[in-house]
Amino acid sequence: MLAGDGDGESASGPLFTMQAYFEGHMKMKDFARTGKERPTIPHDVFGQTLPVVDIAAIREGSVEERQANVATMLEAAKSWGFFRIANHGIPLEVVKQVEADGKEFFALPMERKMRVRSSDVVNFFGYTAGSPIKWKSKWWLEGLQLKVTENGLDDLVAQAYPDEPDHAARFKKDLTAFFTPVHELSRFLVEELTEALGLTRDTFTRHEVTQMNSTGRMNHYPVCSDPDSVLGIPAHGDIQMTSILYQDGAGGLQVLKDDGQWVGIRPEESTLVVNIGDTFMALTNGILRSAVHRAVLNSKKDRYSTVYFYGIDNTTTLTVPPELVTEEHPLKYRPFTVQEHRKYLMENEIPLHGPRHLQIDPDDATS
Ligand SMILES: O=C(O)CCC(=O)C(=O)O
Ligand SMILES: [Fe+2]
Repeated sequence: MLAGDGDGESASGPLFTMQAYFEGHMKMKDFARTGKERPTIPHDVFGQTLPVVDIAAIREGSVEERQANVATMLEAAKSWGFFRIANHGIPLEVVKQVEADGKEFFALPMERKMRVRSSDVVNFFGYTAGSPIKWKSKWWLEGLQLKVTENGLDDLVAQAYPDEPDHAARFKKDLTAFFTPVHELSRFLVEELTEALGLTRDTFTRHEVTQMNSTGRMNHYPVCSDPDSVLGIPAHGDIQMTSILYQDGAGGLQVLKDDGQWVGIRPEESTLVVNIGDTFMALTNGILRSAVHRAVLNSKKDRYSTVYFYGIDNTTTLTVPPELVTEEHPLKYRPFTVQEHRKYLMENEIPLHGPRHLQIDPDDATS
C-alpha cells in the first residue's frame, strides 16, 4: 500500500504526479527527462510501418491465406514484438464508445476520480493520477485500470458514479461490449502464435484461470507544453501475454526496434495494435519479443488510448515448454510467477529491460 506507508503523505495528500501537478505541488520542469530518456522524435513522426495481419483471413480464409497471415504474425512477433490486426471483428464504434466514456471519466473533478483511486502500487486497479511521486520516473498521464470481471466492473462504476445509476450501467455495458470480444481475440492470437511455434494450441491459454488476470486500461495524456522533455509513459515492456491497443488520432506510441531506433506508430482507425508482453516472451524462451515502447506527448491536444492486457495465471509457477528448449536454444528463462515479475517491476519503477531478471543468466543480452 502506498497511502500512509511512511512517506509523510497523508491519505488525502498528493501521492501521484499528475495530481500533484494539477494541485500546484509539482511544476512541468519536475517532469523533464535528461540524457537518453528524453523523447528523441516527436509524436507526429512515423517510421517504418508495422506488419498487418488479416484476422478474417486466419479465421476463414483459404489454407494459403491462413498460412501467409499466421507466418506474418509469427515473424512480426519475433522481430518487432508488435503488429497490427485488420478485420478483427470489433466494430470501431465499440472502441470509440469506450474511449468516449473514458474521456468523460477523466474530465471529472479530481476528488471524484480519487474515489476510485488505486492504493496498491503492485496490483493497482482503479484510478492512478500519474506515477507515485516517490518514484524517480515522473509520468505525464492519468490512467484507469479495470478489473474486467462482472464484480470488478460493478464495483468500479458504482464508486465512480454512485448517484447516477443509469450512467454507471451504461459505462459497464460499453466496457463489456469491448472487453469481452477483445478477451476472446487475445486468446485467439495467443493460441495461433502458440500453434505456429509447433506447440499444442492451449499450452499457455490453459493457464487462463479467470478473466481477473487480464486487465483493461484507459490512458489519458493531458496536453503538455514541453513535449520535447517530458514523457507520457516511459520506455517499458508490458507484463502480460499480449496487449491490444487502440490509440486516438493524436499519435504518440513509439516502439524501440532492435537496432536501437525509436519508431512512431501512426494512428489508424481500421486496425488495432498488438504487442507481445514479458510473460509471453519468457514462456517462449525468448523466441517472441516483448518490445519496449513508450508514449510521447504533444502541445496541441490531449491524447487517449485504450488497452487490453491478456494475462494467464498470476500465482502458479510457469515454465518454458520443453519443446522450446534445444541445443541451439538452451533454456534462457527460469520458472516464475507473473505476480513476482509484476512486483519486481513495480518495486523497481518499471525498468526498461523487460523480463531480463527472469533470465537464468541476467547478463545475457541476446534477445
Ligand atoms: O498510450 C499508448 O500508446 C501506450 C500505452 C501503454 O504502453 C500502456 O498502457 O502500457
Ligand atoms: Fe505498454
